[in-house]
Amino acid sequence: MDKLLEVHDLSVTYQNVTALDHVQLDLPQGHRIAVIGPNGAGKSTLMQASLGLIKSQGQVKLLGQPVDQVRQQIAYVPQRANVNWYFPVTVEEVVLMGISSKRWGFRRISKEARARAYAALETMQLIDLKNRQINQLSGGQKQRVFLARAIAQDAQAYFLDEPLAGVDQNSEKIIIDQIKAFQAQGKSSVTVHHQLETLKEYFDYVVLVNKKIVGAGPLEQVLNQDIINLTYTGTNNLGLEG
Ligand SMILES: Nc1ncnc2c1ncn2[C@@H]1O[C@H](COP(=O)(O)OP(=O)(O)OP(=O)(O)O)[C@@H](O)[C@H]1O
Repeated sequence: MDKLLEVHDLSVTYQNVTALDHVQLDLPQGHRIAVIGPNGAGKSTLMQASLGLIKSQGQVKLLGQPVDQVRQQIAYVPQRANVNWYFPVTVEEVVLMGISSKRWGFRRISKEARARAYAALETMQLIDLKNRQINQLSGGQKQRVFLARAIAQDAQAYFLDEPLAGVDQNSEKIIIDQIKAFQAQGKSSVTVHHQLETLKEYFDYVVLVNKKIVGAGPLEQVLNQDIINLTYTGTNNLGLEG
């Protein structure tokens, strides 16, 4: 099976904090993958290091290649909290910025790219808000703007860092429907997720992280209370450390 991600001996240290400790991970293509683990477990760090966005030790391949070779095929949506929402741009401009290449420049967007941006805004139910400044949006609307920008990129794989954090129910449904649509189109998604109760409904593959990979695989095979306890508390129901 073709691989989405191959991580070998990946470690990340911030000043004196070890966020990831010699991580090994292989992920297949074509799934709706959830990354779960307690606060500070290294989920965002794993995503960013896998995409070559932060300094790390170890080897990473995406879609069978070094990250720099496949950047065009990867879309990344960071945590909403890490975006400067006071930057004065409209919803439409944010989506267009995501797909304007240096060749076109921001003011010369091809017709085809503009059509893709509009289609993505329609899909995210944002077309009526396209001229609104992004700082005037709700949390769920902001998240959908960044997902629209990722959709317009027409990538092969989507990496989403906590897209459901603090969003309203309507936005949550729109975002999950899109994650399912990516899979129906033969694309892959990796989502940092915090709600254990919706895991089975939303995802079909899971990665459990706590500085190392505690478990990874098809959700039905891997997920049980023991492995959840081991990930979140460091012990299973026998009180043994894993
Ligand atoms: N830029 C940074 N500088 C210093 N320490 C950092 C930095 N980014 C993350 N850390 C630390 O690294 C560890 C892992 O952080 P990370 O954000 O990857 O975890 P997470 O699982 O995504 O957490 P959360 O669920 O709270 O978002 C934490 O201890 C965090 O405090």
